[in-house]
Amino acid sequence: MIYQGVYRRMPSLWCRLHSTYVKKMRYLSELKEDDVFCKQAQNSGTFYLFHNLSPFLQKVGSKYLAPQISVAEIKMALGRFKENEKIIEDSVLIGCSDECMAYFALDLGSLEKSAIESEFKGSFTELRKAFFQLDGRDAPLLSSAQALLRWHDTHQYCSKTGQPIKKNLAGSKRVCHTNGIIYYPQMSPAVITLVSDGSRCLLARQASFPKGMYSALAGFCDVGETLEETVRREVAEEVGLEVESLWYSASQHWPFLNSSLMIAYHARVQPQQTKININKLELEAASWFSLEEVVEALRRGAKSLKQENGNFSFYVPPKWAIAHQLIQEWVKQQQSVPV
Ligand SMILES: NC(=O)C1=CN([C@@H]2O[C@H](COP(=O)(O)OP(=O)(O)OC[C@H]3O[C@@H](n4cnc5c(N)ncnc54)[C@H](O)[C@@H]3O)[C@@H](O)[C@H]2O)C=CC1
Ligand SMILES: [Mg+2]
Repeated sequence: MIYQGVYRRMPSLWCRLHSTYVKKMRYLSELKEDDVFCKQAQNSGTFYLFHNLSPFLQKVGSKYLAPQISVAEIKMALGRFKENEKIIEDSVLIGCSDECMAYFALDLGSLEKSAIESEFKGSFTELRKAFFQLDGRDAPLLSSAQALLRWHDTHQYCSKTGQPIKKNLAGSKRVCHTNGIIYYPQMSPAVITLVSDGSRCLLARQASFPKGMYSALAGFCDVGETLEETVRREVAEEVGLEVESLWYSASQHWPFLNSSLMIAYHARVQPQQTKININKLELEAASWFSLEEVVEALRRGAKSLKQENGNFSFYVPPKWAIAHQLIQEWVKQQQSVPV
């Protein structure tokens, strides 16, 4: 790597030569490759704390904030709890500031939860509960931090030799020193598809969703499939429809239940082939919704109101979820179609 080490020898020259984004990406890449450099970064970096995978948060009004805690504060607290400072090396690198101050995530699950909560004045909150009230920058950061911490927690041994595998300092891989096998953190690719027949869109719910919430169709990729094949198969499996055309929208890391990469598509079915046939093993309900109904659901937010006919009105996933973005895009696209 041509830039290897230049950052450390001539930081000011290096910073003048590169945009902030390029500088940050190269800095992070170097930290992943070099344990000594990463150790230095740990000694001047800031930390997001977790306890058994629940992030440490402070509630401000209706919002949750994830405070960054300095290494000095963590060392002081560890001293008070009589815990070895070496635990800091279990942290994982999750990003850096524009000034190249590294961010790490550290799980303090071995310490007493309430003691850390009163030390740092906040609480460890289940990510699923807090996710949608998090600040715009914190949500993706905590989502990837939790996924990385979970992966390290569940991948402690080599699946070939059964020997313990060792994390590099940044946490970007684990290595079996008996046979040199390198393990990289995994995530499962999954597609999410908003199906339309040209004037309506199809939303569905699983029994496990909160009452009243409907979303786009989602499903994991099978080995060997292209993303387009997954979209077609999932739509056929879950609602018995054949996709005529599809186009890519965007992607998102999704931490629940395990780490997934959600790849989002819009799809069209033929207007004369819209009869839904639900796979009851996967879905509780699925229906076509008009533009007016979807616009009203977006406006209402996360509330399911009882209507005059006794049925409950539906709502859609909150704005951080890529399903929400697909639905917003569909609405915009419908509203721009001349009538
Ligand atoms: N970000 C968003 O807006 C949304 C995200 N999602 C996420 O999409 C993902 C996929 O949706 P589902 O309908 O549950 O998938 P799915 O339709 O493929 O069904 C889940 C089943 O697939 C099997 N499966 C195959 N490969 C798997 C893997 N790598 N990991 C786990 N299970 C696997 C399991 O039997 C599991 O019960 C879920 O993680 C869900 O949380 C779902 C809706 C909205
Ligand atoms: Mg599904």
